[in-house]
Amino acid sequence: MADGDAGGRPGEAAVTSDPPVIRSNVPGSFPWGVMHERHPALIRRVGEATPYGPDRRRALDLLLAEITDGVIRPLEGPVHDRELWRSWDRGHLGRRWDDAPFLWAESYFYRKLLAAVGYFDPGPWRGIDPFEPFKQAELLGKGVDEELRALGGLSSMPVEEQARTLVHRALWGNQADLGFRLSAAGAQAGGQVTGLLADDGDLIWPAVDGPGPARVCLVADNAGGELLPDLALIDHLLHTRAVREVSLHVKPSPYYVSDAVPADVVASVRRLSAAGGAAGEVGERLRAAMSSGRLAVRTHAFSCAPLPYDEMPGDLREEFASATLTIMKGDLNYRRLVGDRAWAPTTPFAETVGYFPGPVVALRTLKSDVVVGLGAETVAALEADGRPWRTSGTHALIQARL
Ligand SMILES: O=P(O)(O)OC[C@@]1(O)O[C@H](CO)[C@@H](O)[C@@H]1O
Repeated sequence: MADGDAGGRPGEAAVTSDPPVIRSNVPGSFPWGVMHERHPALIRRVGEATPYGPDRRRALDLLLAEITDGVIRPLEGPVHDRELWRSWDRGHLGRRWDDAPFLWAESYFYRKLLAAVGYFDPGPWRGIDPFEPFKQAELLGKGVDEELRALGGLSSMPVEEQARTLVHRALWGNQADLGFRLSAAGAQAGGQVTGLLADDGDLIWPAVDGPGPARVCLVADNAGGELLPDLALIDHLLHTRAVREVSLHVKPSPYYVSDAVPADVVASVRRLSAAGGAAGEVGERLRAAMSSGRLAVRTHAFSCAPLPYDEMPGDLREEFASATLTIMKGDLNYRRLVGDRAWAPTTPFAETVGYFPGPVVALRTLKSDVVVGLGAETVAALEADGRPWRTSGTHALIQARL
């Protein structure tokens, strides 16, 4: 199957009734806007944020030209991940960007952006995160101060309320990733519609507190304002709950603008420790947990793959299969979890994640078209309202399959 258009999940019987994958070839659609507005704006911002020399600037210009009216070109030179990308290609190289699945094209765009800025090449720009200036500005910003201060209020709450608060902070931390803020709608976002569109939040704790020592995987999304509450939640799991071990999955290399990489975990733990007070205690406990191995940071190559999780490799499958619970953060992870398809929003969540090898919960604010697991009345009310509820980041959900 070229790109899973008609189902055909690896390792499973073909599901011919699956809806079509989302592409960016409809002018005016959300994915079209990402490819034609958000990505060119991002190339410009990256060029402004770091003093790259003429070679890198030329490479950025070429990438801009390629995504504007060219076809998808292979990576050039002796790159370390050529074979990986060959294995992830589904026949899209050489085709128009807009005709590839949105998920695939977006992911490959970020890989090509890293190529343009020389992120993997020998030389001065190797390992320089092109998004670091944006991430750092956020980590040092006022919003984060507030987030850290709020941790002080937790100790006076009953444990169940602490848990609920921490889950909600981690959930809403996903609201405004930095890529999302590159679009006009995203830049203005910030409102929250407090009632969740789906709320399986109460299912989380019985799953985690069950008999036997728990191991939780948290598949992180953005750095800064999202990773800090994620870390506070992890601290709660390790310190207040009887969770033996947490695996924190972050991206092996910069991705989707603000996605967390290991350096962002280190920066966030430092930020927590430096804040003093309750946040400082969280930071110190996390540092100790990292030293002892109770908190392990993982970077699997598949975390930057342009494919849904139903195509995950065996070692990652085993990692999730052996976890008591996997917490999937954010919009992109949601798209990859349920499949980036034009699902009817009332499709049961459990139906779309049947392949997932262990208990899983998604914490996600809605910033793309994909959504499943909603009640028919909820959908009718959202549609009647007329505002772009699927992509504005104002709505959120917690969905579990245990
Ligand atoms: O995964 P995240 O950070 O929650 O969201 C990533 C995101 O902004 O990127 C895509 C568009 O670029 C959208 O699917 C989604 O809104």
